[in-house]
Amino acid sequence: MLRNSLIGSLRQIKPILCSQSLRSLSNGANSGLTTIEVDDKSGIATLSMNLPPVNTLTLNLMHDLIDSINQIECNKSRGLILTSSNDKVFSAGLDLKELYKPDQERLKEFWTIFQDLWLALHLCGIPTAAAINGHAPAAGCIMATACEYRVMLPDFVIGVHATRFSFLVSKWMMLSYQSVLPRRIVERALNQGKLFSTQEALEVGLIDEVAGSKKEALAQCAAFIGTFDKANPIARTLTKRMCRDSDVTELLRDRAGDLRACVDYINTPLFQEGLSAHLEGLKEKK
Ligand SMILES: CCCCCCC/C=C/C(=O)SCCNC(=O)CCNC(=O)[C@H](O)C(C)(C)COP(=O)(O)OP(=O)(O)OC[C@H]1O[C@@H](n2cnc3c(N)ncnc32)[C@H](O)[C@@H]1OP(=O)(O)O
Repeated sequence: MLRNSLIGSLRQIKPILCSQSLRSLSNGANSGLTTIEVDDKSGIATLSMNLPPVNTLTLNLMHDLIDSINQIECNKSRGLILTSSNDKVFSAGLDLKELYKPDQERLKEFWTIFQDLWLALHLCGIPTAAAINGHAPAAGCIMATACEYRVMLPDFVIGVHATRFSFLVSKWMMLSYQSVLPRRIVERALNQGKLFSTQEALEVGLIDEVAGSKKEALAQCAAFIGTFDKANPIARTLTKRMCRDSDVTELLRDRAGDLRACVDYINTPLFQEGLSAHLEGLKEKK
């Protein structure tokens, strides 16, 4: 029963790509904002975000990420490592320009694809790890927490600072944070809008390891993926999805409601004013 419902849920978000032969993983259908490299020896795929300057999650980047995750999964790679081609920023989170004075139809599309991306990462059947080689604020952090393991380079920040610009997070996003950190830490950090330094993130358990370089981070992620070698892949996938079922169900049971609530909130003067000040702050820091 539970297994059927998990598989059913997955079908809703994975309608594509699995019929293709994909050992050489080209990004033909997408905008080329991601690259996939598969290590021939280990069979592990490294998925890099490549949208200068700071990998903001635009519609196109989110589309490409979902497409790439599907390709990697369908190609039966042994694992997926999410990282960035930028050596200072993993991802700056959602594209704030899409949220400021938005076109309503485009905003709906934007929020829906953000939900899709979270589901694709959260339900990815193969082992996933994030090599966080730069800053990872807000949705950058949420992508990392949707992975099963996180290795981060020193002197960067990670966290959800949404309250600083009046963002009210949905429950499914909070659950994502809470699947990695204790509830009391999540509550405090979310309310403070806290961005953790690499060292603080390690101390609270938001990340699993620190690495000295991107190369080391990728190797540490690969070593983590290797720890599943003795597990039967199908049993592992179903077990992972069972563990994540309640978080995912929170979103799947009322995606349309979440969309409505977020769109309504984004349109409020409270949010628009907070965002305007935040965007000004980004400009002024130059
Ligand atoms: C459990 C709850 C989960 C809640 C999730 C909530 C839903 C998610 C919401 C979001 O993700 S909203 C996005 C929030 N992100 C930010 O506020 C990050 C803002 N950016 C920065 O702090 C910095 O850019 C950086 C990431 C630390 C990098 O700093 P750096 O000095 O390297 O670059 P900058 O000069 O600041 O930026 C370059 C360029 O890019 C523009 N930009 C940066 N971030 C964004 C963004 N998120 N959206 C749109 N544009 C962004 C920045 O303004 C610069 O533009 P120009 O001035 O060069 O035109």
